[in-house]
Amino acid sequence: MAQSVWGYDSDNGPERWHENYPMAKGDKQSPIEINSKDVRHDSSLAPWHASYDPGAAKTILNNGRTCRVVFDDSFDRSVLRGGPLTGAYRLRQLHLHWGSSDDHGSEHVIDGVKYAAELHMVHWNPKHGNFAGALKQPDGVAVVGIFLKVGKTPKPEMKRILEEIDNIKTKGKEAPFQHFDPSILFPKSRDYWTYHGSFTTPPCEECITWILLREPIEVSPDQMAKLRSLSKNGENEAMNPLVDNWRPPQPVKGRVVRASFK
Ligand SMILES: NS(=O)(=O)c1ccc(NCc2ccco2)cc1
Ligand SMILES: [Zn+2]
Repeated sequence: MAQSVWGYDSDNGPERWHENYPMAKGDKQSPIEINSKDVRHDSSLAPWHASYDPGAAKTILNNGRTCRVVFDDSFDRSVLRGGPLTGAYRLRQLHLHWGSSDDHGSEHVIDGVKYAAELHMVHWNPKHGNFAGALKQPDGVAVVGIFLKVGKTPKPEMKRILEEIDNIKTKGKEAPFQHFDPSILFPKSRDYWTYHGSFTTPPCEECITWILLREPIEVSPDQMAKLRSLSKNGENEAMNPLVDNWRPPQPVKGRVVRASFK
């Protein structure tokens, strides 16, 4: 059975997404490589603020491409404000991208550095009615990206997500995931880069204001191993490890990346 759906394998990976998702060849695609020499410090950039309700967390699932935590976004319950944004954006889900070893896995690359993983917190602008409407708008979606690096002082809060992994090992598995405030994952520094881009997966719509945090958070080697123990396959299918679910950097095409810091 030919794999009609997109993925990260040689026959359905990033180089072929454009066949079914033409936006993948757009000129505002994500991720990108950020080179500090090309970044513009913008002193007018405001600080960003997240006010999340831990009660909004609902479930955690393995969709065969990532591990995703889903939140109640039926009203302004968990919102992101400030930074480059106008108005409050509702938190809808968070997920991760990671590598098959610690030396790669992030989607954005900073001055040539690839991190072991990258966590995305996806928010949408309720002025566009719903998520489907928001992804058709240039100011529709805001994603906070947090880099994960392997170190000796892992963030205890990552534990919560990784403890659930055993319950969602295979594609399609979902488990309750409640009373979770994702802001505990934020690093100390609020410094960020921001630029306009796209979903890093199909449909690759160019609707995202990216807010990438400069300071990575630390995870332990066995926390990374835990993430890599997820499977792309369903319960009774041949084992196919869920690793390297990252898109390589795309052409910047003249876009300017701004920094909130000097
Ligand atoms: N990696 S990411 O943060 O750019 C990202 C975030 C959200 C989606 N959602 C996928 C989607 C779009 C329309 C329906 O479902 C895809 C990718
Ligand atoms: Zn993502």
